[in-house]
Amino acid sequence: MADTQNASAEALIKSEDPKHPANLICSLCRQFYTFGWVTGTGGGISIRHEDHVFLAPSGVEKELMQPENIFVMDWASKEYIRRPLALKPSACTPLFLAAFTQRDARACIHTHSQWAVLVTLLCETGQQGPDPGVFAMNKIEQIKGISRGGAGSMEVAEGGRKLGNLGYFDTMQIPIIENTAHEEDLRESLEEAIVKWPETCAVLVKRHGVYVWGKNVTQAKTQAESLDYLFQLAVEMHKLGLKWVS
Ligand SMILES: CSCCC(=O)C(=O)COP(=O)(O)O
Ligand SMILES: [Zn+2]
Repeated sequence: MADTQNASAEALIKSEDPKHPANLICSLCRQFYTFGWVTGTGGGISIRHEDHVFLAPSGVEKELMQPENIFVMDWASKEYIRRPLALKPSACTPLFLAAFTQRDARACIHTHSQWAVLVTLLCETGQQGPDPGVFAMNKIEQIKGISRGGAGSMEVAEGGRKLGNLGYFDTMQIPIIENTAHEEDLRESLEEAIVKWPETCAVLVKRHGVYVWGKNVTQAKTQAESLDYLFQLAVEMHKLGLKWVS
């Protein structure tokens, strides 16, 4: 579809329901802006709902978006069925699709939070652990806000692996991938990280930010909030000479 003149395409983003994905993407981005997550057009959120994927445009002030600006993709064919004129879909689209496809996630948030960026820089120094490719933390209550297995809702996965949320004495491990010149070029390494770290619900991108997903919008949002809290705490602990993992 070349434009948005089609009435059925328009109906996909018109709703009085504040929980409709087109409305929710706009209201959440306004909230994320106040957290410093989508500053200067960076970051965003995508929602997979029924047969559709709802996506923001690229390079726009995410806190000012309106439902009319939202792209809608057909999940089965991956073709756009609503394309706002003169806009391009978010460059994060291949990354959001990776979380939807590989983890059956229904929402994926990308933040440019400074806490996420700082954690990747601190991991790079090797002072908190031997592996600069992972952010690890334990014995902090907020870790319980993070699920095992990303979007999975079952308590036990195939092979007997435990799911549900992490416990206080579990060690949370979030993989870190290298940044690339263009957002869409992160896709391959993000997909590899998702395979290599079956328990993760997030991937940090060095000197860039973080991708966090969930089985629904609420889980993606609360996990992104818990992680941002833990990233900030980690930075403050590091300043005090404290270790993240004991
Ligand atoms: C200053 S933002 C640089 C691009 C980026 O990292 C990002 O997350 C935004 O991508 P979008 O295409 O959604 O604007
Ligand atoms: Zn980004």
